Amino acid sequence: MTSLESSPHAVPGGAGPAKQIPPAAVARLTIYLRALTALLAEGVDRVSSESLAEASGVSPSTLRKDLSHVGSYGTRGVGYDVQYLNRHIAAALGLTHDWKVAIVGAGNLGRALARYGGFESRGFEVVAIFDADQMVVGSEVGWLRVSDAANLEPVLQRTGANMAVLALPAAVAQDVCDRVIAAGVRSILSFAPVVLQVPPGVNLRKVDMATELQILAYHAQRAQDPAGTD
Ligand SMILES: NC(=O)c1ccc[n+]([C@@H]2O[C@H](COP(=O)([O-])OP(=O)(O)OC[C@H]3O[C@@H](n4cnc5c(N)ncnc54)[C@H](O)[C@@H]3O)[C@@H](O)[C@H]2O)c1
Repeated sequence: MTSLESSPHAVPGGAGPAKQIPPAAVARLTIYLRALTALLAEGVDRVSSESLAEASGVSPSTLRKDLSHVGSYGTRGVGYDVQYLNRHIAAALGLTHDWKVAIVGAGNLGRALARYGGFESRGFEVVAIFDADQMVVGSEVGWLRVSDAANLEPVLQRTGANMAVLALPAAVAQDVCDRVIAAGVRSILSFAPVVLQVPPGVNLRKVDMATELQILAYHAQRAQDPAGTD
């Protein structure tokens, strides 16, 4: 099984084997990208490592170390060229590709994700949404119409989807995951509360808000009772 959690990110391009970026740095690079995109929108041309680090909630030394993975160094006293760095990080993260996202499961979560307008501006186009419930198939979600999950394979191929989001009940997630992979999709984000198996060459990421809340609860409890006297 492979996943982005366990395998470092490969920087595309260049001669020889792709350079690997540690997973934690990949996660922070997406944060720098968001900060740089905001600066671009404000018309800012240059940014110091201190300002970019502050806007991203990291220390300047972490920022400089992370940026060294994408081979990009600022000029002392001049800072970083915002547009250049934005493009450079996007390329290293593979975000200059055309990512076409299919959402499987048009329930509460799938519909909310399909309606969210923020993906497009970050390079992700939602091209299809599926459901197995015939009461839901054919209904409108934003500008999309819900496709029948029975037609998963042909619709994935027709729309050119190369990423899938699973917003399904746990019981059906593995079966749908296998079908999505058999249809040629290699990048999967799952919200289903179940461990999924994928073959080598497929990147799987899992979002688990309940786990994140439990971690937050643990830290909140520690902050209230640092000595652990409960
Ligand atoms: N990870 C998280 O943070 C998080 C947060 C919320 C929900 N979830 C999980 O996400 C999933 C979706 O949540 P929800 O609230 O949208 O549930 P929901 O019941 O509203 O929607 C699930 C949808 O999947 C459809 N479905 C069932 N089998 C299918 C199949 N084989 N093919 C296609 N569609 C199928 C159902 O008809 C339904 O419309 C659940 O597993 C839930 O536990 C995860």
